[in-house]
Amino acid sequence: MSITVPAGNSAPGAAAPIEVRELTKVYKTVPAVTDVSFTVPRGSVTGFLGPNGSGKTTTLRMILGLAAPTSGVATIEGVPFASLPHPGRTVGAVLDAGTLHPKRTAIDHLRVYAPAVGVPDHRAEEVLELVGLGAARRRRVGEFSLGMRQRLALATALLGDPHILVLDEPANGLDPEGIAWLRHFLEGFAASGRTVLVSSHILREVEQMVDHLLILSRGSLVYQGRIDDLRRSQHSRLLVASSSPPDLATALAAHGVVDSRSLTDGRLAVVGADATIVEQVAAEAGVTVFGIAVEQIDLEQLFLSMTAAQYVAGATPGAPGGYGPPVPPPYPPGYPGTPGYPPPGYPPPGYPPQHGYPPPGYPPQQGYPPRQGFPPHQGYPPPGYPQQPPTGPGGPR
Ligand SMILES: Nc1ncnc2c1ncn2[C@@H]1O[C@H](COP(=O)(O)OP(=O)(O)OP(=O)(O)O)[C@@H](O)[C@H]1O
Repeated sequence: MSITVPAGNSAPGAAAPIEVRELTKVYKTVPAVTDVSFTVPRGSVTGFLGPNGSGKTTTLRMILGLAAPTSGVATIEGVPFASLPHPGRTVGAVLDAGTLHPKRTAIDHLRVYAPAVGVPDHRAEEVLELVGLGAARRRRVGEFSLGMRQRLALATALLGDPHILVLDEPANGLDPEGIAWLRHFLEGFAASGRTVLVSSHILREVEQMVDHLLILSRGSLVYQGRIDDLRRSQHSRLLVASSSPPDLATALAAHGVVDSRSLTDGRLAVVGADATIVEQVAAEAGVTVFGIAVEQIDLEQLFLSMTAAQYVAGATPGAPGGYGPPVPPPYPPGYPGTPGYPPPGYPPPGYPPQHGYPPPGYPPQQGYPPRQGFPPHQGYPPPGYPQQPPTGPGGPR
């Protein structure tokens, strides 16, 4: 089902609705957006995805002429926002639904904006109906739920009957019914040949409403394309129980299968090889395979994997083992000096060498664990540490 949105201003020319070329924004020393280029296809609902702080809002602000790029260019219909002859009739934007005046009624709010956009007062009534707020037209905005505020902000963006909508986190705080309503609305909007760019930090929130995706991680674009193509690229991974996950990982790497790492349950997660290859490589390496399970990953996992670099040293909350940068495991209980340490599969292959782990000479214990570079959030130091004796030069004192 889609909501019928009256056809608005017709889109001119062949220029892309939104185009961004080598866009970079640095706030003093903070790089917010780095060399980002993309095109939003006409008639699409394009999702602009990325974790908090990945640079979505900064990019949208540059597109809308609210922030100056450090370098690069953003255009709407082929020209920078500031050069649009009728900006309000070309692009409607919602950047922050929280800035509505609480004492104003919904209709008054829209009537304040109507002259600025250059539309008559009765347009305010029309857009309220369009977003399903007709019955609440005389209510004060301060009494509105978050969902109602989001709708009113959308109504404001629609005043000029634009053919491009730019929405920053419009699904934020919406209940499932509100999200479904927004999806139907945007489907109807795009079905009339118009274009939507909608940001979110939660893929599931917008997965059903977008046909194209732009994915940002740490200010850089990591995916641009159709969501269907991303779905098709989904692959499975193998969870391999074996007598020696590290040896198997090393042997697999020697065969070009580089994406493998140990899970906390001792199994090795392998991407990019089928079970026959794994068994063959294991046999050649003298590793006994106890069992192989196939695990399908979904779009959400893929998204987490692509954006894992957003988080420090790959410590991605909720990211599945085997995808994205290796997630450092906590130190094993009882370390150091525990018989049988390190346990099988520890440390995992690919454990970030940038942390200085394992240190030169490991094993044995000389110089291990390193004195610095192990943030406490990785479960280090373990309980009772550092009351234990030093472990050697470079170890904790
Ligand atoms: N005005 C500013 N001054 C300094 N740094 C800023 C400013 N605006 C954003 N940043 C920084 O730029 C980076 C990107 O922020 P931005 O708000 O664009 O990300 P986002 O993906 O929209 O995140 P969120 O979903 O949390 O809004 C962050 O590190 C942020 O702290």
